[in-house]
Amino acid sequence: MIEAVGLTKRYGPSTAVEDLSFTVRPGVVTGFLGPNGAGKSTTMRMILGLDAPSAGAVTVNGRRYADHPAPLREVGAMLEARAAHGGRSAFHHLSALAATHGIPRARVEEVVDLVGLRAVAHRRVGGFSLGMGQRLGIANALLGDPATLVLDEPVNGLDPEGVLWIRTLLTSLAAEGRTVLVSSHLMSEMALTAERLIVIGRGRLIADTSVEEFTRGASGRTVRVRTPEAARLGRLLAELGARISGGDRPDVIEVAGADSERIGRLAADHGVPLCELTPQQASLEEAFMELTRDAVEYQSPPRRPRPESRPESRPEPVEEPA
Ligand SMILES: Nc1ncnc2c1ncn2[C@@H]1O[C@H](COP(=O)(O)OP(=O)(O)OP(=O)(O)O)[C@@H](O)[C@H]1O
Repeated sequence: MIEAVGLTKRYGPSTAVEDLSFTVRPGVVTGFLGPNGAGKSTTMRMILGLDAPSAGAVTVNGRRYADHPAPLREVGAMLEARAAHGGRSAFHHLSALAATHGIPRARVEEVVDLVGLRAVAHRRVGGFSLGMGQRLGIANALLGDPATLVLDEPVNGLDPEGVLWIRTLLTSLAAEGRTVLVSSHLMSEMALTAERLIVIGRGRLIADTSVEEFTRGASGRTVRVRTPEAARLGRLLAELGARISGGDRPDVIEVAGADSERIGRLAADHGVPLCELTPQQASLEEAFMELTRDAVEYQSPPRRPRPESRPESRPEPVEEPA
C-alpha cells in the first residue's frame, strides 16, 4: 500500500506537486495519469526516496522508502528504462544488482525468463532496442520479488505485442496481491490495464476513481440527431436550454444538455421527422483531455470549427410542400 498525505514538492518558485493525498491499494493495477509536466515523475521519485518532499509525506507499507531495511525487496521501480550500463550484458547487470542485495542467482535466471530476455541476456545492453530496454527495466523492478511496484511509463515506445505483454504482466502481478502503480499519459491504454485511476494536473489531484466510474462519467453526454429539419429542431432545443453544435453533415446536430428521450418527444410534439437519435459515448481519451484541459502545461492553439459545420451558418433546410 502506498499512502501520500499532503505531498508537496517545490523547485524554487515553481510547485511541481501540491498537497497531493492518495492511497494505492494492493490487488489491483492503479493508473497514474496526467498530462506532460503534471508531476507524475516527481511524485514517483518522492515515493522512492529519490526526492525529498517540501511538505507532506509518502509511505510504502507504512514506512518511508529509506526506512525499509531492504527497499529493493519491498518496492520495485522503473523510472528510467535505460538505467543500465551500455557495456554490460543484461545478465551481468541484473547479477550485479542482485549481489548487492543478497538476492540469489536463481532469481536472476527467473526474471530473465519472466520478461522474455533469455535469448539476448548475454548481449550488450547498449545494443538493445527500446522494447528490450523496457523489459530489462521491468526485470530490474521484479528482481527483489517486491510487494509493491512503481513503474513510470512502462509501455512507452513498445510495439503492440510488447504493450499486450506489459498489460498481462501487470494484471497478473496485481492478482498476486501486489500493489502496482503505473504512470502513463495515455488514458486509453490505462483503461485497458488499470482498475483504479489517480489523475493529476499541475501537481494537484484531479480524480481518484475506478476506471468503471470514469467510463460511466464519460459516456452519454451528447446526442447525435439526424433530421431534415435540423435547424428548426436545433432552435426548439436551444429554447429549452440545450446546447447545439454542428454535426459531420448538414442534416446532423450534436445536442448536449438533453437526453434522447427528451429530444424524441420534443421532435414528435412539433412534427419533426427523426432519421437518427444516437447517444454519443465520449472516448476515454476525450474525457481525460476534458478533465485535464486546464492543467495542461503546453497547449496547442484551439482548433477553430469549420464555418460550414456551425449550425447558425447552415442554410435553413427547405421543407417539402405537403
Ligand atoms: N529537478 C527539477 N527542477 C525544476 N523543475 C522540475 C524538476 N523536475 C521537475 N520539474 C518541474 O516539475 C513539473 C512536473 O514535472 P514531472 O516530470 O514530475 O511531470 P510528469 O507528469 O512526469 O511529466 P511527463 O509526462 O512529461 O514526464 C514540471 O513543470 C517540471 O518542469
